[in-house]
Amino acid sequence: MTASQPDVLAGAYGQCQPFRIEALRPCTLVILGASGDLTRRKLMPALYNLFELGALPSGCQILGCGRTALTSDHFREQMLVAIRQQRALTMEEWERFARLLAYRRLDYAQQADWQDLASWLRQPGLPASRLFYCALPPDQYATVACQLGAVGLQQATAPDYSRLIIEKPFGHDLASAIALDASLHQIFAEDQLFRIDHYLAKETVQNLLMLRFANALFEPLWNRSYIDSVTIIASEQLGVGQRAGYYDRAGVLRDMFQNHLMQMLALVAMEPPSRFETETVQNEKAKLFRSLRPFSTGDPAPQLLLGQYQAGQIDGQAVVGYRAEAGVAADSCTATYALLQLYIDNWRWSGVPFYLLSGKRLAAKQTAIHIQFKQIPHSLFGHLLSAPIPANRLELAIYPQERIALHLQTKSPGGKACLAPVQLCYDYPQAPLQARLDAYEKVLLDCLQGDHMMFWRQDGVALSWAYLEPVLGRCGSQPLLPYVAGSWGPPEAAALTARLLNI
Ligand SMILES: NC(=O)C1=CN([C@@H]2O[C@H](COP(=O)(O)OP(=O)(O)OC[C@H]3O[C@@H](n4cnc5c(N)ncnc54)[C@H](OP(=O)(O)O)[C@@H]3O)[C@@H](O)[C@H]2O)C=CC1
Ligand SMILES: O=C1O[C@H](COP(=O)(O)O)[C@@H](O)[C@H](O)[C@H]1O
Repeated sequence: MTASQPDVLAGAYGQCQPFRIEALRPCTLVILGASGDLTRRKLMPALYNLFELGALPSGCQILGCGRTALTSDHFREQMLVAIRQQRALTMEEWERFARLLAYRRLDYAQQADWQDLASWLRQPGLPASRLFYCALPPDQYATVACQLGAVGLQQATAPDYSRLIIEKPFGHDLASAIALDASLHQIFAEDQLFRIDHYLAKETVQNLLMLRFANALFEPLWNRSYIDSVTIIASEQLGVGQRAGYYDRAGVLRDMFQNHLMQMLALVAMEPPSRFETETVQNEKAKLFRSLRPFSTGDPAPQLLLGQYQAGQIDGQAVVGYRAEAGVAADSCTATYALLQLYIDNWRWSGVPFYLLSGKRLAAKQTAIHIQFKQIPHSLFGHLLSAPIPANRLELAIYPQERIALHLQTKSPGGKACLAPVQLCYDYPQAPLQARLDAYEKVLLDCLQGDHMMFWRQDGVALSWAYLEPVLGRCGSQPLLPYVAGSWGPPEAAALTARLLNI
């Protein structure tokens, strides 16, 4: 471990919570679905990076499992290829890590396979703390929990632990989310469950609470008196790729709104928690979700635009329309774009519109939160200038840049009254100046530490579904607006989008 590495884990500068590797118990990480895309592209590179940083407790083992018949050697070879697609490493570096890896075939429906797995995990010398990572289609989560329970692997004797990590989607609607949770809770207690939302592990998203509550500057303005609107955008250039089977059932509302956009909304709009602790933060998020004005009610009633991409061009390359994607029905009515306006019925936000926008095959990949302040109440320069003065805006950019930019007006040098827009900007330092953990590295580290702060709690999942169900009910009954791939969405949304995003 080099001198700078502990800093990367705790934070590179400023006042940081110390990272204490010695406080972590050695554990056996069992990846279920280890032959799949998530393991290859995200988990294994993240685990390797953590290992290299010295953030995996010594004695950790990583066991890949799946129905695919692979030897451990074959699995290691595949993982080496996967890691090398993302970073360079020497054979010597690799061999130190490869010693931690093994693979076992596991048919999820076969109890005998689980008995064998349990015996393997209980062999002397292997850590008794276990993390089970479901890198699997979600319809397998309940089976996995049930089988783990049947062979007693959900239990551990303190200070050892047994934890289950699951990936979104958490259900397809409110009823299935509740049913899934009930199945998981038959075997696991809430504190053993980790529901991942990788947006919560993004730096700028995590920074929201620090920015809002570690500065005296913003909070007095963070309300209906000074804020005109809030826009949360997660646009993508990508289409559905290989995931048509999943996406055509999910659509943009389930894929992005139910989870990532709702979490960003909660962090922007929630009340200050009394302490930076899991329960207090989760309680405030739940309160916020409960304050959402039910869709289609109230005055003004929330608005929704839905769209689906047609053939077009992305970066000069022709791309097919959604209905021509492999695996998508030729008459699919799945929305690949949505722009939702919502209101929060509480003292702070009464009357302030929040806009949530996400879509595939849009003009650019952009993830950001825009806080649009109100116009100044009176302009003393009105009679001197030809145009109104643009209002202030705080931009929290997550992708492609990670930055915080405050848009202001200042006098530009020269003539008497000469106003010019400027930005006070904080750009996140880039490696190597400040090496940083990526989202999956942080997620895995939090699971090792048993820290639930940046995961979903079940009440939040249910409240988010409860809010969204009437919105989902609109799919099929309101027009699905076509948009050209590579544009900013349906023409019907163009004027509003331009205003919201300042484009
Ligand atoms: N891929 C990504 O970038 C992301 C994925 N996720 C979530 O992570 C989870 C895993 O995703 P991903 O790796 O892409 O999924 P994959 O489709 O690649 O499936 C993972 C593995 O699961 C096993 N599997 C597939 N179908 C079944 C089935 N019907 N029954 C039992 N096992 C099955 C297969 O392994 P085998 O045949 O060897 O058993 C497969 O290799 C999903 O919940 C997904 O929503 C979340 C965010 C990003
Ligand atoms: O969860 C998902 O997120 C990705 C976008 O994630 P990002 O980190 O690249 O912004 C999205 O492409 C995918 O459809 C969705 O399932």
